[in-house]
Amino acid sequence: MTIGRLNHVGIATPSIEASIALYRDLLGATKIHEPFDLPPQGVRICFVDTPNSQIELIEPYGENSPIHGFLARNPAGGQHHLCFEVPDIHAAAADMKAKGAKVLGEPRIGAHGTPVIFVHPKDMGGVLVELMETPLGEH
Ligand SMILES: CC[C@@H](C(=O)O)C(=O)SCCNC(=O)CCNC(=O)[C@H](O)C(C)(C)COP(=O)(O)OP(=O)(O)OC[C@H]1O[C@@H](n2cnc3c(N)ncnc32)[C@H](O)[C@@H]1OP(=O)(O)O
Ligand SMILES: [Co+2]
Repeated sequence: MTIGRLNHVGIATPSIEASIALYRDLLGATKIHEPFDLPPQGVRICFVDTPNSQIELIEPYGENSPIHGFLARNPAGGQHHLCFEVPDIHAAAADMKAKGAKVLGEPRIGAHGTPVIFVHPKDMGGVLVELMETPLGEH
């Protein structure tokens, strides 16, 4: 597997609305997408475009959201994960496992409608890494 484009930086927040105001009013973000819920993944999402990538604001959705723990440790929110593009998610998952990294669960449909996996932060120097299947040439 070869690391691909940085698709987005995931930012956990207790309030997507409050975070939108920061990126819009403090940083001058001009393209802020409509927030939407992703119940199977336990998150509410809002993408903020930057010229070469996106910020993915994520708020917990439901009792079992995987980000409750993070927000309990970081009540104001913070940098949560990095997402890189890969051409084939199954090949990427197999490669990660072959190299001894812990892949969290099976590939599942992410916020861009393509399958994603997560590699445990313990195997990536303290950084939660998401890999997202992106057909070559598509962004
Ligand atoms: C589906 C939408 C998708 C997209 O398409 O873009 C998304 O991005 S949704 C994003 C939210 N979903 C996920 O993050 C799914 C994968 N994450 C998980 O399964 C869990 O968050 C976790 C990584 C297993 C952590 O679980 P948690 O309960 O918060 O903590 P633990 O106690 O298990 O933590 C163990 C260890 O890891 C450290 N940790 C936890 N989260 C992070 C993080 N985001 N970045 C860095 N380190 C993290 C935590 O501090 C613990 O460290 P120690 O205390 O040193 O053991
Ligand atoms: Co993400």
